[in-house]
Amino acid sequence: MTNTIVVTDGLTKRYGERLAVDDVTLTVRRGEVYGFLGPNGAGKTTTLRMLLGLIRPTSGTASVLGNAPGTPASVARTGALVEGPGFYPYLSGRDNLRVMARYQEVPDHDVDVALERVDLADRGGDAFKSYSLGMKQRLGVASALLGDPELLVLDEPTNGLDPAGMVEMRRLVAELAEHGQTVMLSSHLLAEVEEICDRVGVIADGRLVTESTVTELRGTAALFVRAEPVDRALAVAMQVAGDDAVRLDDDGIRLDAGDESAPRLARALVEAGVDLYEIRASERSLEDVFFEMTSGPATSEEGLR
Ligand SMILES: Nc1ncnc2c1ncn2[C@@H]1O[C@H](COP(=O)(O)OP(=O)(O)OP(=O)(O)O)[C@@H](O)[C@H]1O
Repeated sequence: MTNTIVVTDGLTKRYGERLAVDDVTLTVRRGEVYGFLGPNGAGKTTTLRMLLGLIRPTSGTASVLGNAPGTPASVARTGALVEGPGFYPYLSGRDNLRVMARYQEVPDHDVDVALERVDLADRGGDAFKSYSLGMKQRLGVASALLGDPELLVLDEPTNGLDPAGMVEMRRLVAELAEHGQTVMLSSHLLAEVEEICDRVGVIADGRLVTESTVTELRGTAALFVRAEPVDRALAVAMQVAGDDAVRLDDDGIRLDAGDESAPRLARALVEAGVDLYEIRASERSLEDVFFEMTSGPATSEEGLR
């Protein structure tokens, strides 16, 4: 059994002049929750649609569960929530799923299992139009679960949800992974990806900027210094760590340097007549990392734009 569920090689999609996806090579491994992270318009949905066989790449290749996207062998083992499935508003959640189950030649029993898994068993008899956005989104995941696929592809599953709906969806994704399903989800929310994903592919302007674990993404440790006068402290820090490794933050100075540099830096600051109030190891925030990588503003609350 292969451990690689999705592999792309130089996947590219061009719409006229616009390169929506540019030479993306990524790997999703069995059993992981893979976060496909990037600002709006970065090319996430286009990539996912190519993986599902909904659109053809301009060039490059993709393999999903060992098969070409869109072939019966890959479609039957993949569940997807991309651009919200069309549900009938006056049918119940359960009946909507039954319609889909028949179309997919999946037994009705799977409908109840899927409703149970997304915690909608109690409300399965209610009309779809009476559902909250969170419930609608969970029904979408239930529809993706029909046939118990090995891979779930979820495009921005928490988009538009209120905080409680987001929490439920994140919990659901974690449960899917515990159940053994591989999940590939897209998101523009740093905090979300950090919380639920094992590995992350970061995409900006159609290009995969990096692919790694969240921990690796954070990269090397940093030092935080609070000292006065700050301009003299900054100059000393640059002498110790190099100009490019030092940044002035709102509340102090940040250096890309491990804590082994702390004693040397402290000595240099004191010898330069600087008053040192604080020196400590500080993790680089994901926001910093993404800012550097995508050169766009990012916050964990509002996500990348
Ligand atoms: N059918 C299309 N025709 C022309 N351009 C398109 C088409 N689909 C997407 N694009 C363009 O390709 C780029 C990538 O879009 P895509 O939807 O993949 O981004 P995304 O990362 O999913 O962003 P969002 O979260 O906003 O959907 C955008 O510039 C978009 O305008």
